[in-house]
Amino acid sequence: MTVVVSEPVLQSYVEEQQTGGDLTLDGGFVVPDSNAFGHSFRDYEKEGERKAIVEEFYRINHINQTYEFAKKKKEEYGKLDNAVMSIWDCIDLLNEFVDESDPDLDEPQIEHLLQSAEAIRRDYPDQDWLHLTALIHDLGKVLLHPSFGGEPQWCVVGDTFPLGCAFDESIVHYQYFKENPDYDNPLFRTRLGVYNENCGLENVTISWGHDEYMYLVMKGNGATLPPAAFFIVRFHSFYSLHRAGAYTYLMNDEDKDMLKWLRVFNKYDLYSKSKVRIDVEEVKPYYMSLINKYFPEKLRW
Ligand SMILES: O[C@H]1[C@H](O)[C@@H](O)[C@H](O)[C@@H](O)[C@H]1O
Ligand SMILES: [Fe+2]
Ligand SMILES: [Fe+2]
Repeated sequence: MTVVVSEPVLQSYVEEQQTGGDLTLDGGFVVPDSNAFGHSFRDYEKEGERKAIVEEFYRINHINQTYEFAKKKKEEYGKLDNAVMSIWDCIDLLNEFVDESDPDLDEPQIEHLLQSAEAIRRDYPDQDWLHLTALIHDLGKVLLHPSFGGEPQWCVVGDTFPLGCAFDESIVHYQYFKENPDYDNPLFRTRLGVYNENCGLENVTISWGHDEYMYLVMKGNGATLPPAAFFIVRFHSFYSLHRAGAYTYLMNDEDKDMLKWLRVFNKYDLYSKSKVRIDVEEVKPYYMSLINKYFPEKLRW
């Protein structure tokens, strides 16, 4: 299937926002000081009700995510032969899941999708593709659902990282990689591992989870969103890159361009997490119009 890309959307926005050559990344959103539990966001060391759950999640995740495993899963799920359903059917399926890797949110996923989409919509009213990207960015978590074999949380959620090269110390709970079979593999334990300098993220095997899966769903079903939307969905959990600045030597020029959009998006993905409820029925017609614009009615999953 061909992916139709609408470059002009991105281009015109970039031009508008350019001030002296730099992208204005601040859409006006005020970043809150603390999360719903009164802690700083992404504080993995802070004692609290979520700490043990999250840490255990990353222990299992870091031990089991190997280069071979990620490649195998990508091939398996890339066939998109698990279900045929609409985007909204998938949103409904996510209603029952709470993400064990998340120190900032213990609400069902539908709340997070709507919160992030509504927050970005307020600040970027004319970029409808960004609103839709926020709404769908975590739909890959549907892998947790029994109709997809009920995959365990460790291979669906959490931050992602490259495999086939050395694990970077900026990755959350890095210490647990020591038990990963790839950790001591001489082929994988160097800075570049199996990759070449600036080979492009496209060519890097990232730990398997909801990002890569949803990217495959978008691509395989011919979503007409701009390239930045594909990049955001695919790498939004790659915090060691977009937050800590690690692994930049794997990026090519196109990746560097796209990273600006990922950073815009990340602010809304992370800091919109709260206990504020959005009225689904009120906003659904708007999001349905975007889904109809950029996706086929039924998708293969
Ligand atoms: O715990 C969260 C959650 O799983 C998100 O969906 C993912 O994108 C983040 O990277 C992760 O930190
Ligand atoms: Fe996510
Ligand atoms: Fe998210």
